[in-house]
Amino acid sequence: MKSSKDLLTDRFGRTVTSLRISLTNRCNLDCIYCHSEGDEGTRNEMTVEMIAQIVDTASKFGVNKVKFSGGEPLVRTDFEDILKALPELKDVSVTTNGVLLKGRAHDLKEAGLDRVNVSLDTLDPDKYAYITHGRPEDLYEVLEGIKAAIDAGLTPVKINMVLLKGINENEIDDMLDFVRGYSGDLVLQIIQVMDFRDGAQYDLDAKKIEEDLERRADDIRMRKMHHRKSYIINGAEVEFVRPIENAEFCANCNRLRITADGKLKPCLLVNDNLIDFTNAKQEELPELLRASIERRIPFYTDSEEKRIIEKKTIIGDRKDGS
Ligand SMILES: Nc1nc2c(ncn2[C@@H]2O[C@H](COP(=O)(O)OP(=O)(O)OP(=O)(O)O)[C@@H](O)[C@H]2O)c(=O)[nH]1
Ligand code: SF4
Ligand code: SF4
Repeated sequence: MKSSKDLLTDRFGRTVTSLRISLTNRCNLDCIYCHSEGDEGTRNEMTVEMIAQIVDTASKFGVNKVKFSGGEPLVRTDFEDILKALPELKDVSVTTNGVLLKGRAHDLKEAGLDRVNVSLDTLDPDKYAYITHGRPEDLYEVLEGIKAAIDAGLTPVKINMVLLKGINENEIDDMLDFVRGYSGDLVLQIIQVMDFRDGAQYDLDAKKIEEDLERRADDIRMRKMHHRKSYIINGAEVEFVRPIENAEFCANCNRLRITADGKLKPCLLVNDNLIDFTNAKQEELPELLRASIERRIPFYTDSEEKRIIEKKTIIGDRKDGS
């Protein structure tokens, strides 16, 4: 058990146990709601060594989970090398659009990946093309990718469905059926759309939709991270990610972000408090991690007046990101 001085705890009592690492801002799709992990879209990308060093350092302070994201992380052909360079961790996962997953799933598992989240907002090829600006046929690649991930043991595979008014809000039951069809290997994750790119115009009453699911649930679980709830509905599991104006979500935020070009980023929605570690020596990394933890502030708090950071700091209207 680590003592408190060996943990990355911020002044709001939130201990960081997870790193969310963007590997690239490049992407092979162009989704209407892409939030680019709130990053400014540089083309610079960390090397395998830089990623391994920062994870290694963080792991000595109790970080035991890493989530890789993008852009689209699988456009990096050295992703397997990155995985192989990591220290021992409890959970290593990736969030991908799934288009390139089929041919990589087994190698990724062998390189040390534990599980995968795949973006899939709809089962309708034309709607898929509308949302992603990809080809309708890309949907079939994603479905094949999901099967390959299950086959490789990258389970549970989470299916990320961003709820979009007028597009897929009536598809929740179809998605639940889809998940049920893979008896326990899939979890549906419903995500409230955020105010990035065209996101605002597809916003809907996510709270009400979550309450409907709650009413239908046979069982309800709550995760430590963000206090997210998941609902078991007739054998299918559905987790709900509702970050907007949700103080409880931020009060239980235990992840630190790292941008593709090597900056520590305390919050998805804030961009003026980043710390660049690209030129740091390994022995300087603990201090930089601590400095970044000092800058962590819950974005949403209990009352509107108490909100510490104004919404105008949200970076919007950009492409590339997961
Ligand atoms: N505001 C905010 N949104 C988040 C945060 N973490 C995840 N999200 C949202 O949830 C979406 C899905 O997250 P994923 O990348 O699949 O990962 P996850 O579900 O958070 O992580 P696991 O459950 O561990 O797989 C993201 O694209 C964001 O929109 C967070 O810390 N803050
Ligand atoms: S918006 Fe809240 S939950 Fe998301 S990263 Fe910022 S503090 Fe964490
Ligand atoms: S990174 Fe952005 S454009 Fe690419 S798949 Fe994810 S949401 Fe879509």
